[in-house]
Parts: sequence; C-alpha cells; structure tokens
Amino acid sequence: MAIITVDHLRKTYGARVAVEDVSFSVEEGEVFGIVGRNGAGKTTTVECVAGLRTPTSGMIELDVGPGADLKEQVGVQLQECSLPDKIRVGEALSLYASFYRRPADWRALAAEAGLDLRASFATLSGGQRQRLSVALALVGSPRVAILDELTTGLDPQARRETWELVTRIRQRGVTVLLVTHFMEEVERLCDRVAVISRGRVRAVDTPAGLVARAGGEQRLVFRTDKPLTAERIARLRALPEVTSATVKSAVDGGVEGAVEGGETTIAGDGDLLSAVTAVLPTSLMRGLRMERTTLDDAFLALTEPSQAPSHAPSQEES
Ligand SMILES: Nc1ncnc2c1ncn2[C@@H]1O[C@H](COP(=O)(O)OP(=O)(O)OP(=O)(O)O)[C@@H](O)[C@H]1O
Repeated sequence: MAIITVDHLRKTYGARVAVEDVSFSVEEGEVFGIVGRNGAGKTTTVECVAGLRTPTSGMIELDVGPGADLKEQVGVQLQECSLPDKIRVGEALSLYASFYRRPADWRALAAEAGLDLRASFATLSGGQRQRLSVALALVGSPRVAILDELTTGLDPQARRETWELVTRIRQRGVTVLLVTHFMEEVERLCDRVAVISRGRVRAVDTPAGLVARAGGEQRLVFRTDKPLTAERIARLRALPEVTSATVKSAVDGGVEGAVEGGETTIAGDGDLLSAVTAVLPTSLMRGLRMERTTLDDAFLALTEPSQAPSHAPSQEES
C-alpha cells in the first residue's frame, strides 16, 4: 500500500522552476531514495512532501490514517541541523518530545543513536549531530521519516554508523524517504530509488534495476603475450555468456589474429569468467580485470549535468 503518493508535482520560485513534473509513490515500510545532481529539485520535492513548501501544482497524498496529524506522522531531518551550542542532547530531545502528544522514549532513541545525553551540542562531531537530528526527527514516533543528505560531509566510519541507524529505523517499520548523493548509500539502504534530473523523474527502480537498465553487463579485460588465434577468438565469440569480444586484431595472410600485446575486452553475463577461462586459460592472460556497470554509471547515464529546469534569475521565495 502506498503511504506517500506524489502526482505531477510542480514547484516554482518566481520565474525559476525548481520542480517541473515529479511523480512517484512510496510503499509503507520502504526505504525510498531520491537521487539527482545538485539543483535537480530533490530538497524542494521532499520539503513539499513534508508540508514545509506549498506545491505550485500537482498532488501529494500521505496515507497515515484517518484523522492523523500530519506533523506528528512525518518526522523531518533537514540538510542542516543547528541547535544552541550549550543545549545538551537530553535537553534537546526532551524539549522536542514535549511538542508531541505521543512522543517516543527519547532516552531509548538517544541510546539507539549512540548519543550521550549530557553532551552539549557544541561538542558533538558531525556524525553525532546528524544522528541527533535523526533522533529529533523520530521523537514524535512518526510513520514516515524524511532524511535529507544525511551523510554528506561525514567520514566513512560516521557514515556507516548513520547507515546502521537508518537500518534500525526501517526495522521498526518506519517508512523512510532518503535524499542522497551517494550511490553506495543507495545500494546499502534503498529498496527503490527515484532519479530526478532537471526537475523531472527519469526513472524509478530498484538499485539493481537501474544498473540493469544501464546495460548491467560484466567485462573481462586482459592482454595476451601471444596474439589470439582466429579459431580461439571464434570460440570465445560463440560462448552463450559472451555478448561481444573486442580484440585488437589484424588480418595477416587472410587469417585474423590479435595484435601482440593488444587489449582484449570480452563483455557478457552469467558466469562469464568460468566460460571464458574454459576456452582461454588464465595463464595466458595478463593483467586480467573484471569490470561491471555500477550504480554510478547508471546515475550518470540518467542525469544531465545542468542544474535547475529553468535558468531564470534566482528569486528567494518560499
Ligand atoms: N527558496 C528558493 N528560492 C529560489 N530558488 C530556489 C529556492 N530553493 C531552491 N531553489 C532553486 O530550485 C532548484 C532546485 O533546488 P533544490 O534545493 O530542490 O535542489 P536539490 O536537488 O536538492 O539540490 P542539492 O543537491 O544541491 O541540495 C535550484 O536551482 C535552487 O537554486
């Protein structure tokens, strides 16, 4: 069942179109990613879903139950979390908890986020601040958590700790809408992802589905000391796992053979390595490497470098 439905969302700021036409739906309990280059319209989209911005047109539906208070059912962690330097973690959490009718156990939330209740905001590391902002987003026991660029600027260890926190949030059944720039984060956390470019959705799929769309093939790349014979090249090309074999070749006396020291690239799927090495032993290959289409490749193929959909002068509006 879809808990979030976004249908033809459009948002303009004066003459600037931040979101041109965005539609997607998020199933209950999913971690749903939103990716796109800088200025693609990701934050504007999730801010509209959170009720922080008013769409210019289109529809947003949150199915959080009859009579539910949207502000209680949607917890938001925005890109920057700023609190007074002197406020302690426990004070911030208890203050936020007082805003809700049925707050979560904020001490348990702090423990889950690995936070010391007595630590003051000024002394927290970047990772701790991000985990505090997630805990603050969850203090109202929401059914949906919106997390915007959660791990930007964090070191690899802090990033992993934050990912573990998101995994625990999903285990509790909270639906997560996650804006991110990191494809590794998408692969680890997201069930599905919407790719936004210039204010439009270019694809909605699983991370593996996006890679497959980008031609998710494997490539074996190697050199051989001796040129490959035409017979060996033909046997490689005939393998069912092989879709193409690019051999630096030359025709000598009417016989095709690989150029000495030339690079060979064999693309295909399935158990490509075993199939190829049955025809060509690895002892004849030099510098063998296996390349695969990555989510980064898929992302780059689906998005364009340009920023916002329109390039009218920027106007600060809400
Ligand atoms: N309040 C605003 N007033 C005017 N223009 C805005 C406003 N907020 C965003 N924009 C513009 O709308 C476009 C989309 O911005 P948005 O922040 O949604 O993109 P984003 O994909 O989240 O980018 P980033 O990855 O850099 O955070 C950008 O060109 C941005 O400059």
